[in-house]
Amino acid sequence: MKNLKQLIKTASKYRKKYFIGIFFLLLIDFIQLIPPRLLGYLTDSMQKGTANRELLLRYIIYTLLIYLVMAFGRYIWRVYIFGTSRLIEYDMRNNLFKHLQSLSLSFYNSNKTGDLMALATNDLNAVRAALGPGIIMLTDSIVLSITTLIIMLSINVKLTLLSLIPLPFVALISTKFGRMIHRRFLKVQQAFSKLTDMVQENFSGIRIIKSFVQEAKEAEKFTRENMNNFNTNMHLIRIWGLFFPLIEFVASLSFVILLGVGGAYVIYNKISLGDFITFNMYLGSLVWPMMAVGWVINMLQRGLASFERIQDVLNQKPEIVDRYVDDVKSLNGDIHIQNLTFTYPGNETPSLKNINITLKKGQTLGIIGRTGSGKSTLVNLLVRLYNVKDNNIFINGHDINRIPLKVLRENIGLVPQDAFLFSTTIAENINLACEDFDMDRIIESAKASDIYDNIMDFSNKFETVVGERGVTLSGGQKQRVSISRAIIKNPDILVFDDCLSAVDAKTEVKILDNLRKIMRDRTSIIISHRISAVKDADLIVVLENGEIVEKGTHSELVTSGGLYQSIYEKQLLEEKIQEEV
Ligand SMILES: Nc1ncnc2c1ncn2[C@@H]1O[C@H](COP(=O)(O)OP(=O)(O)OP(=O)(O)O)[C@@H](O)[C@H]1O
Repeated sequence: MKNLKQLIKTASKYRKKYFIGIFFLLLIDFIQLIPPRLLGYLTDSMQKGTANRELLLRYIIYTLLIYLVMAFGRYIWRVYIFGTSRLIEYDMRNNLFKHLQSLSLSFYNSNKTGDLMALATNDLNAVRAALGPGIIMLTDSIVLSITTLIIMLSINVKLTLLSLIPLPFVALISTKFGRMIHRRFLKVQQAFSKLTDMVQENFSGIRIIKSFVQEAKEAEKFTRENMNNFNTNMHLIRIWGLFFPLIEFVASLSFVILLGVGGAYVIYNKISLGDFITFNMYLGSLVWPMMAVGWVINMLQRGLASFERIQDVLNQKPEIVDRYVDDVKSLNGDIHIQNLTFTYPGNETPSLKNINITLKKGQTLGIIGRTGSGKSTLVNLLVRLYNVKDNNIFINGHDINRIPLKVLRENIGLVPQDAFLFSTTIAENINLACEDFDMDRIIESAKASDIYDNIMDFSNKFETVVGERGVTLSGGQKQRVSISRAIIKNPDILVFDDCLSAVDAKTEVKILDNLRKIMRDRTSIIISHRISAVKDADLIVVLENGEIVEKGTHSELVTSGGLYQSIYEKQLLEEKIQEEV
């Protein structure tokens, strides 16, 4: 009920447009009652012998004019009602997208992308159908059936009641079949989306498929899914195929009754021939509203259910918001983490335990640790991708929960582990977070992250489009573009989350050396699996199972006999072996 009210509220924003549309719809409904009456009168005049050429011509002109007005009116209500439902769909889609953008990462972790896409496609379509064709059918079937019935009753009550006997069955069949058709239609949609998902995954994983010689197996899997798609379509076609002939048959029983009873009435002069013809035409126009009853009920139910699903998402509050903020404009760069323990929402064991780190502005922190030890988690918390408790992380003396989210994220340049590039030009990818487009700055940051020469080798240079329709960048190139994107923002704090894993150790060190000029006045955090990347840091922490197990400088840790030393010795050995090879 609450959702129905909300749906009406959403639609009422455009009530003027709806009003115009429904006004014309009603007007046409009334006007379309005239031609059968005219034909009846004409038939009677012909039978009585009072019809002449002028009368015929007058009736032809009237009929023509009526159909012309009807065509115009139908155009108007189509534009206004269908157009308004599209406008509401447009508004809702914008709101939904904006809202989804505001929701936190944990929401995306617990909702599948496919489900969210379905909200923006299938569910929104169902709401639009309810607010467009649904409203039309509802108005049409109520008004048309009442007015037609009144006129038919005014001609002959008994004939009306007798010939209407089969029509409730039309409404019943259309309601029952409507539900069945909808269920089968959903299955068709599911089968088709399974098929497209499979093709999409297959295309993006084509390298794996080829290298593991899986083409034949994939084709076989595809044939199975394709067959499933065909079968579900056939299932639907069969019921569709049955639906219309059945409705037509049941509706035709009304005409049979009319033919028998009405025909007899004409023979015994209870009604005129003209009335008989008029009656016939009205009966024809009653079949459609009866059929529409079932559809309309289904359409409105579906629309409301979809609207509820959309509202559920719209009612979700972003978890990470500015609750109480200090007046902070920039971050300067001191970082103090104290007694930080963090558990991901839904997890039982903490991913970080009792972390304590202090960094002064301009210092560099190196974080080393095995996979899954909590390195990314730590830096993700610095930009509040997840909520941390108060008094755990301070930047510049402010609890990060008191720093405006925008200031926090704008002033920390985080280069994530997976370098994601958008399907646009390299320049726009680098410039992502900047308001204006300054080519000199883009070039400067590309040079600093050692990607400039690679970009100049592409024929379109910085205008090269990356992604599906453009050039495929290597893993290492993508990572360096991603670094450029972070440093162009001139952030107070730079965080490199194992973002050079795709280049070899030497190149990683070379790129980090290049970046040192930029890092000089900034606080930096470097996460890496390689000791060579962090050895010059002012402070190195070693994480193991979410805990800091060692802390110090390279020279202190390398002789401490702990995990750091063993990783260092292993990597030294690997380097030696590589050099000898
Ligand atoms: N979004 C998440 N939801 C729940 N648990 C998570 C999430 N992300 C990471 N974890 C868990 O937290 C722990 C630490 O993961 P994290 O990604 O921080 O490790 P890492 O040291 O960065 O690993 P790697 O070197 O492989 O990137 C792991 O046990 C992981 O399964």
